[in-house]
Amino acid sequence: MQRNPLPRLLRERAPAKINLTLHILGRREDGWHRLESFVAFSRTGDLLSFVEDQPLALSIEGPTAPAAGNIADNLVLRAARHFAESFPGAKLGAFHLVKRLPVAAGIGGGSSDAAAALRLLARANGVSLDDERLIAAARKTGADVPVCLAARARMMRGLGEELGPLLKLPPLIGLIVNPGAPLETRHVFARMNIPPGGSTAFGGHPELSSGMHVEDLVGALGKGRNDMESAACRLAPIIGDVLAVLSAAPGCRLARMSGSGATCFALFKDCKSAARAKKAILRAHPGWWVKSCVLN
Ligand SMILES: C[C@@](CO)(OP(=O)(O)O)[C@H](O)COP(=O)(O)OP(=O)(O)OC[C@H]1O[C@@H](n2ccc(N)nc2=O)[C@H](O)[C@@H]1O
Ligand SMILES: Nc1ncnc2c1ncn2[C@@H]1O[C@H](COP(=O)(O)OP(=O)(O)O)[C@@H](O)[C@H]1O
Repeated sequence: MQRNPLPRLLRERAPAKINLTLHILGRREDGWHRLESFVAFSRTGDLLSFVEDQPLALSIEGPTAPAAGNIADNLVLRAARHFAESFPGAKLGAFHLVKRLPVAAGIGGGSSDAAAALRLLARANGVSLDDERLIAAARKTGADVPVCLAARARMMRGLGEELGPLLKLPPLIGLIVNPGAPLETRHVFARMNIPPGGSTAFGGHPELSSGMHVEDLVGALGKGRNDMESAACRLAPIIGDVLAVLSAAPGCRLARMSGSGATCFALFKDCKSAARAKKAILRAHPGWWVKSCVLN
């Protein structure tokens, strides 16, 4: 008699997303904001595992699990439901999430978890990551989910659905710092107060390409901005403190907020100065979440 093989256990990392630039171009009549952002990823992140061929389920553990809200509303399950709509009859399964990233932090933890769920479901069902139905499920789950599917540096435009080619970056050595002030994305957009149909008068995005020398890349990034920074600082003034501490650290070349905040990143000239800054920041601000990273 032929026996069913044991269900497989599959694992995916859900890395933190960093908006190295975030230009808000305007607001559509339906209220959504048009943007242009250069996005990269850090290895720091959550971990999602999956046992295939089980009823759809999710369990969560980890230091930031309580902040992630109701399990039924979790973006992992939302992504899985959109996958099931796109692929009727597909194998589902039981997910387990180890949640480490700060929540409502501008680093797309929930979006990255959702994208990791879609990658796991794609692997279990032999679906390609380029499949339009998978990309549609990502879009329906959230604006940042499509860019988190490949989780590699690239430009994103529109609401996040227009993705540029994957870019090969020189090593960008940095720190990411969250001061523990959660900020909901929609509140920060609302605070920007752009009328529906309105455009912003800010300047264009710097040109970025694969294979740029690190000095040129950091120089180009320095000409960019995060247009959500001032609205986020008004809601959570501690962001100004984080940016001041990072900018003053010896060896810091660029300090900026990621996404709608409150997490900020800094790029350093080398690993040594980043490590020194990490130590000093943790000593002065033991409650802050501080991680070393190499962005790609
Ligand atoms: C701002 C960004 C930049 O990468 O990141 P985060 O700060 O959230 O990490 C993203 O655009 C966020 O993407 P994501 O977090 O997936 O947003 P969603 O859940 O789809 O939308 C949350 C809410 O933000 C507003 N929203 C979002 C994206 C956008 N382009 N325009 C908007 O106005 C909408 O009010 C929406 O209801
Ligand atoms: N897996 C998840 N991880 C984090 N937050 C989640 C998750 N699923 C749903 N959420 C909800 O999504 C919202 C945004 O969380 P998150 O993705 O961490 O924000 P951000 O993109 O600003 O870093 C939170 O209010 C949280 O309750």
